[in-house]
Amino acid sequence: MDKNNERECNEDLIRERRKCNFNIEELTNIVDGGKARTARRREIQRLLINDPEFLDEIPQDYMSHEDRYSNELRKSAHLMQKLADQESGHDIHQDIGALTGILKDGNPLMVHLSMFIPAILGQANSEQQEKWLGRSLRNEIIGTYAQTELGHGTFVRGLETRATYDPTVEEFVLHTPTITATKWWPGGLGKTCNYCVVMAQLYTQGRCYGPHPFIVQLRDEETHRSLPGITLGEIGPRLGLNSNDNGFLKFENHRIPRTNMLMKHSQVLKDGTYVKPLHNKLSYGTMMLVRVGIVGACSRSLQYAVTIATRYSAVRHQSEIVPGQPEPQILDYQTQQYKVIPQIASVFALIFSARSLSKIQSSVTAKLKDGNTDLLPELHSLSSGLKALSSSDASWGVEVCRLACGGHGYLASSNLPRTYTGTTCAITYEGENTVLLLQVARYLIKSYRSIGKETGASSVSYLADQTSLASSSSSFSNKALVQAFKLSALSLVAEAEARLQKLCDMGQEFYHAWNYCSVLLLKCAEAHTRYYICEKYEQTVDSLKASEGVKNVLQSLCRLYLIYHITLTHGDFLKCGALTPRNIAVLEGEMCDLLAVLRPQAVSIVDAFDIPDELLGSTLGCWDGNVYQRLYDEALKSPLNKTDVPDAYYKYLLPLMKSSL
Ligand SMILES: CCCCC/C=C\C/C=C\C/C=C\C/C=C\C/C=C\CCCCC(=O)SCCNC(=O)CCNC(=O)[C@H](O)C(C)(C)COP(=O)(O)OP(=O)(O)OC[C@H]1O[C@@H](n2cnc3c(N)ncnc32)[C@H](O)[C@@H]1OP(=O)(O)O
Ligand SMILES: Cc1cc2nc3c(=O)[nH]c(=O)nc-3n(C[C@H](O)[C@H](O)[C@H](O)COP(=O)(O)OP(=O)(O)OC[C@H]3O[C@@H](n4cnc5c(N)ncnc54)[C@H](O)[C@@H]3O)c2cc1C
Repeated sequence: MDKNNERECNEDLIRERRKCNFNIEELTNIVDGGKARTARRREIQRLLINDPEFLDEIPQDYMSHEDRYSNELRKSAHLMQKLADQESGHDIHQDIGALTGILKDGNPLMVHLSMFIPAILGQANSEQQEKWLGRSLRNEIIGTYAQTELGHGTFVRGLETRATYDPTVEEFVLHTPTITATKWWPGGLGKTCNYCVVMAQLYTQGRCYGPHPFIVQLRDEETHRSLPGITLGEIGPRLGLNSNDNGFLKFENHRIPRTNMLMKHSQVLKDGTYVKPLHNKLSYGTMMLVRVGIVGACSRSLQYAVTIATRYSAVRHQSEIVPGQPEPQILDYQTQQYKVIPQIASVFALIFSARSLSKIQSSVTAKLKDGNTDLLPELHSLSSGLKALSSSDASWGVEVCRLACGGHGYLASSNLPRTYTGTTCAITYEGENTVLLLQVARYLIKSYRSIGKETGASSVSYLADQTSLASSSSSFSNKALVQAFKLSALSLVAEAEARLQKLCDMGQEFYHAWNYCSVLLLKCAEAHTRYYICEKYEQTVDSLKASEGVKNVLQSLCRLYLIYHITLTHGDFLKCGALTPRNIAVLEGEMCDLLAVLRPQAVSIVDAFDIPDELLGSTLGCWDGNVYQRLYDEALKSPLNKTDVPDAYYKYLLPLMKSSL
């Protein structure tokens, strides 16, 4: 599609684009993280879009379960080959966003890339990396990350799979003692992978040392048949991601060499002596890494959904605002703006906090190399909180975008249902959100109780700022609003701590008191993480060196985000005195003004996300706004439309209709 050729474009969209008052390319660079990144993303996307191998012969929704898997595996393999062939080399971690949309419904190699390789990088010592890293990067072996079991996903310490060391032959014996110990869920495990990283309880010298990672060959490298002592299969259809082969795995006293335990952090020596790690949660490192990645992935899902919903809202006309006048664009309804525009604001919130989290992760990783684990708990808390809020915000945002598109949003061809199922899974995987938020709460209560002790953790230093509890502000700058978020979080933490203490003083054990307060604790974790996101948003926009137009748009979006979230949880702001009822009423009014200010820029802002039609894959969100023709053309692809009268009519309907004659 030639974006300069207005003649092919829907007239509403032409008019919308003419209202643009900022430099779209500049905003695109901010979204990508710099001009070079934009160029790199476009180069990769061009490479993919122009390749006919990525086309589906028929829409995936009409394929059988086997064909969906096979078709996606074909494209995934081609993608890996293509990226590996590039002369300039590649860094999938940096480029992973460019691939969004090319593989449509969960691909069988995703966990190989996003967890198996990172597990080798983060958990294997240098000799082990030498043995397995190159082979996995060259796709000579394909792996997954097998942790979750039928009986335990959340509670990693409760895993049942055993790895028992036998010093006589220097081997571990992997065993699945019960049905509930069956590994269940790992992506690509069913049919694709021939290796995997297994998390199993380590037993040596008669003691259990908890869950540790082991690399295990599952299938013969020549025949791809599963090895003796190993039972493998696929777990069946899911809400979404059905082109992946999420699998199950059982071990029957399967032996692996001692050196297959990933030994970067802890070791089992030849005689069975256990050498403990610097920090006993380092074996959870792969999960933490992926949680950081998920924040960025969620921002991309939301970019897709909001691009579709905004363009469609500009093209779609319905009902009337002024009686008797032509039907307006649905984007002119304030309620529609309230659905769509806060989601645009949310995209930037997620982008900026993902970047900030990535920086913290890099510095913690660098410190870890020097043996310093001091900031690991803070990274665990931040990555848990941001993974939880980004996945729940994005899932809700995508669903709101679907609702904003009315009936057509329910069609598969809008690409909103698949975007939703591909986002909501992130609420559950890589640590179920409630559970992760309770980890954040645990860290908050602990930090609150150790006020005065220097920990170096900056994200919770505000908990020591007791004076702010009394200082409600009368100013309404963005900074002042961020202060209100801080006050709300601080006051919730103080309330939860006091409630916990009171229950303990009344004789309850701490863990019972914890469970009894856990709804409030969840609120603390959400408020703390929201404060973090708001603070990063405000700081990033404030310090941005950008043209006036771009800066204005981002300032308005940031302000909208702050006010939107205040209004959603206004009770907490009132309760702690950070804001008064009058303040809230004023802010609610301002939110409507902001919607009106941003309304004319909405299409141009989503244009700045720069998602090619081929990747957006949506009849409703296409660049040219030719929505109705596309909907019609897609409907014609239904196999039911191959014949006027389907066979099922003769088999079932005709006998029914004639039965009473
Ligand atoms: C070519 C190169 C390729 C490179 C590619 C590179 C990178 C890719 C990167 C990203 C990919 C990008 C995007 C990804 C997008 C999509 C992802 C695709 C696929 C994902 C598929 C999903 C896979 C999975 O789901 S795997 C299974 C995940 N499972 C879980 O997450 C389980 C959740 N449970 C837990 O984590 C734990 O059980 C727990 C809830 C944390 C509790 O643990 P427990 O041991 O019981 O601890 P306890 O509560 O008692 O606390 C004790 C103490 O420990 C602290 N703690 C806990 N965890 C950590 C940690 N990780 N680090 C530090 N500290 C930790 C805790 O706070 C307590 O501290 P204290 O006592 O209070 O002081
Ligand atoms: C699409 C998808 C892909 C996946 N891919 C992989 C993979 O590649 N590898 C892998 O190993 N796993 C994978 N998983 C598994 C995933 O990591 C787990 O499903 C997830 O960690 C949640 O664990 P669970 O299913 O045991 O849920 P449960 O823990 O049983 O959760 C059920 C409910 O119990 C609540 N609950 C549990 N514990 C607590 C608590 N302590 N306090 C309060 N409430 C609690 C939860 O909040 C939730 O409401 C995948 C899952 C999905 C859906």
